[in-house]
Amino acid sequence: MLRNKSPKELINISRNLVQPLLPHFHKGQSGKVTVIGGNEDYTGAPFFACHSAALVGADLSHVICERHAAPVIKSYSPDLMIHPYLYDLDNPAIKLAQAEIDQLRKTPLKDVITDGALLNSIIDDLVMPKVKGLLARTDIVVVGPGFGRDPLMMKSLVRIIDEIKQMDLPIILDADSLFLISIYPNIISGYKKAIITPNVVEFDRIAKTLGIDSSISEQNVNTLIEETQTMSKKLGVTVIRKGRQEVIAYQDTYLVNDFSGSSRRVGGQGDTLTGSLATFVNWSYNYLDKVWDTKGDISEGDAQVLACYAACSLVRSSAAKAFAKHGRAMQTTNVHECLPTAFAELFESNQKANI
Ligand SMILES: NC(=O)C1=CN([C@@H]2O[C@H](COP(=O)(O)OP(=O)(O)OC[C@H]3O[C@@H](n4cnc5c(N)ncnc54)[C@H](OP(=O)(O)O)[C@@H]3O)[C@@H](O)[C@H]2O)[C@@H](O)CC1
Ligand SMILES: Nc1ncnc2c1ncn2[C@@H]1O[C@H](COP(=O)(O)OP(=O)(O)OP(=O)(O)O)[C@@H](O)[C@H]1O
Repeated sequence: MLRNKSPKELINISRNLVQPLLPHFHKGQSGKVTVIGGNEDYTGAPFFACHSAALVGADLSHVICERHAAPVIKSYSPDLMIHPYLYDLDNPAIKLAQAEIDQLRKTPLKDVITDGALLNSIIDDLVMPKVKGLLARTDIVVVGPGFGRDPLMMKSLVRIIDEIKQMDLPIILDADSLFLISIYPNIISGYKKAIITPNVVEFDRIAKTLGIDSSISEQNVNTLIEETQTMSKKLGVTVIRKGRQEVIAYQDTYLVNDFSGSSRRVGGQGDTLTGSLATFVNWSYNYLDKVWDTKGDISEGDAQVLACYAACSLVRSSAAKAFAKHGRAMQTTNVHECLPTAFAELFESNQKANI
């Protein structure tokens, strides 16, 4: 159904996925999103992901982060709910001897995450009870923005992703969780409700692990599509390959997004994308569940890819607007300022999208 459609037609079809604001809906029905990420070094990334999910339309937006990052992220906005449930190896509460910590830091990360019996007991005691409680009240999860690579954090991430799969929740993986996939692809392989959003470097890293021929240099679009489809088939997940031309693929279904976007490559725009995706993809599940009087006949196979296309278009449109206004000074916060206007133009104006 999606093949050979113009960008304008795709946006017009994707309008059917936008959950309407109906008087009988209660708080939470438009989306409960949880972003898992944020450490001492990176607090902006989880904020951008969580904030964009809220700006696009999620009712409740949470972040689960490492304990030191929480007060910082909380200080950015009172609209978001920030939970300091994660621990890194520097945290005194974990009560490991210095020699054990030193040994863990020297051990290859792959061994830590596939064995890590010592860390499992810490994670069972301190991390999982609280994380499970929040996941039970969540529709969709984003993992990875600003997560870092600390061994205890990474082992916690593996346990959390396993839990998300057991709960059958949709999951979007970005940034450090893509590094995890590059060393341990089994963590996600075959999970249909997963979407990965690699940038050029992250794609190349995962491709190497999976034995896919790829290059980070500029390529023609057919090669980009072919490689992205191969990755989707090998992992059994949806792949959004970011870059000048964004390729979205699930098995044989694919779309290419070449909305112009911004000429500024400022950090954080990928985080904005993951949050926007969370809200749109959750709405696509609600569409299939007929949570409202839905229009159109978007199939299960097409809904997720179309939701991804809608979110990618929205972020690029917002970036274009922010760049037009701020030029070289453009920051990711400016992209967020433009999300509401871009959303209204693409998905809500009475005129059909003018692209
Ligand atoms: N405000 C915050 O808190 C933010 C925090 N963030 C968080 O930071 C953490 C680490 O993320 P990251 O961005 O440093 O890692 P990654 O994307 O692998 O880049 C590393 C290097 O790869 C290269 N490179 C990248 N893209 C390329 C391309 N298209 N084409 C070619 N090369 C490319 C480039 O290397 P260079 O070419 O400069 O040597 C780049 O410097 C992670 O947790 C993330 O969530 C971010 O979300 C930003 C906002
Ligand atoms: N050359 C380009 N032209 C237009 N848009 C681009 C280009 N490269 C990336 N983008 C867009 O910028 C956004 C972020 O992509 P990017 O490759 O910077 O991700 P990232 O490195 O994961 O971001 P982050 O800094 O959040 O970690 C996406 O919407 C992507 O489509």
